[in-house]
Amino acid sequence: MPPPPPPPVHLRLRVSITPPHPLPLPYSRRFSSATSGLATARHLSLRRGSRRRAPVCAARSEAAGAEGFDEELGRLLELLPGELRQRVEDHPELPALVEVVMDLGRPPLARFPSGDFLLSHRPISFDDLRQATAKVGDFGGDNRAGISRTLHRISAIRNRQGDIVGLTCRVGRAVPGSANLLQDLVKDGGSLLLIGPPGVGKTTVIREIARMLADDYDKRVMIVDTSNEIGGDGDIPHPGIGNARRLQVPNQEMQHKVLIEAVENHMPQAIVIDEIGTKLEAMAASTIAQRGIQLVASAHGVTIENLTMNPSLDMLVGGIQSVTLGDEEASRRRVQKTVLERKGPSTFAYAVEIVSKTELRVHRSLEATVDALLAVECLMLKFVS
Ligand SMILES: Nc1ncnc2c1ncn2[C@@H]1O[C@H](COP(=O)(O)OP(=O)(O)OP(=O)(O)O)[C@@H](O)[C@H]1O
Repeated sequence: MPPPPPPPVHLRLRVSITPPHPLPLPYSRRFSSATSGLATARHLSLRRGSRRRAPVCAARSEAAGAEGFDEELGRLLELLPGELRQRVEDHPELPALVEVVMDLGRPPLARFPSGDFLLSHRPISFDDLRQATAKVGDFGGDNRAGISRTLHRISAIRNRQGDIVGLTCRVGRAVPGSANLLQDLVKDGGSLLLIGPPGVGKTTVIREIARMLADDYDKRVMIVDTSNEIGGDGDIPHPGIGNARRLQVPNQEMQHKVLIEAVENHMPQAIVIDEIGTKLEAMAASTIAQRGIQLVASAHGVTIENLTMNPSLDMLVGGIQSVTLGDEEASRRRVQKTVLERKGPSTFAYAVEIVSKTELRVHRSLEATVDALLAVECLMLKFVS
C-alpha cells in the first residue's frame, strides 16, 4: 500500500477580492477540520487581520491601478450600443462585472457575481454584433479575440456559414494578491498545477503567479500565452504580468512547439502556461519539468481525480497503468488481482484545486494524492465485486 498522502489543505479567503485592491497583510489563520474526498482536509481560513497602514507610494500605485482598470473596463463597454453601456455603467456591481453576453435575436445580459442582469428587452441585431466585432482584434482559430493592451476576452459563436451570431465579452483584470495564498509553493520552486472549472479564476491566479515569480523572486519567466489571455491582446504585454516575458502562440495546435521553443531559445527559469488540454501539450510540459524548469500551468477539471481519468492529461499526474498482481501480493494488499498504479513521476510537485475565487484546495504532494486516489479506487472495486 502506498503511504497515506498528506492531507490537502483548504485555503479560504473570507474577504472578497475585488480589483484593484490588493489583500492587506497580515491575516489571522483559523483551522477547523472537514472531510474532502479521501483524506481528512485541514481548512485553513484566512481572515482580514489588523489593518496595516499602507505606505503612501503603495496607496498611489493602488489608485493608479484603479484608474487603469476603469479605463480598461471602459474599452470593453465601448463594444456595446450606447443604451446598453449606460445600463451596465449604472449597475452597483460594475467593478465586479464578469461578462456581457450578446446573442443574435435575444436580449443582452450582463453577468455579475450575484447573477445575470437583463440589459434590455430589445433583441441583439446583426448590426450590434458587427459594430462590436469591428472594435476588437482578429478572431483566432479558437474563436477568441482581445482588445489591444487589455486583458479582456471576446469569444464568438458562429453559424454554419461562419458568420458571428453571438459574443461573450469577458472582463479580464489583474488582481494583485490573488496568488498570495500560494506564495510559499511559488517561492519553493517546485512545479505547480492549477485546476478548476471554467471561469473560476485560473488565468487570473496564473497571471499573478507569473508577475510574482518575475518581480518578487527575480526569476526569468516566459509565459506561453495561448490566446493572449495572460498577457493581454497586442504586442506589448499588459503591466499585470510585471517583468515576465511572453511568447504568443500563432494557433492552438502550435502550443506544444512554442512550449519547447520557450525552453530552447530563451533560457527561462520558470514557464507559465494556461490551459494544458492535449496529450502533446502534456508531453511538452513533462519534458520541461524534467529539465528542471519551474512549470506553472492550469488545466480544466474540478478535482485531481478528473485528471487521473482523462487519457490526454493523466500524464500530468504521472500516467495511470493497470498492473496484474500475483495471488500472494493481491491477498497481502487485500485488493483484486488487477490494480491501477501511477506509471512514473508526476510532472508537477504540487497541485491546487481552485474551488472558488476565495477557496483553494492545496495538494502538497501531487504524487501522494494520486497514489491514495488509486488505492481507494482499488479498494472500492474489491468491495463492489
Ligand atoms: N480574485 C478575483 N476577484 C475578482 N474577479 C476575479 C477574480 N479572479 C477572477 N476574476 C474574474 O472572473 C472572471 C473569470 O476569471 P478567469 O478568466 O481568470 O477564469 P478561468 O478559470 O481562467 O476561466 P476559463 O477557464 O474560462 O478560461 C474574469 O472576469 C476575472 O476578471
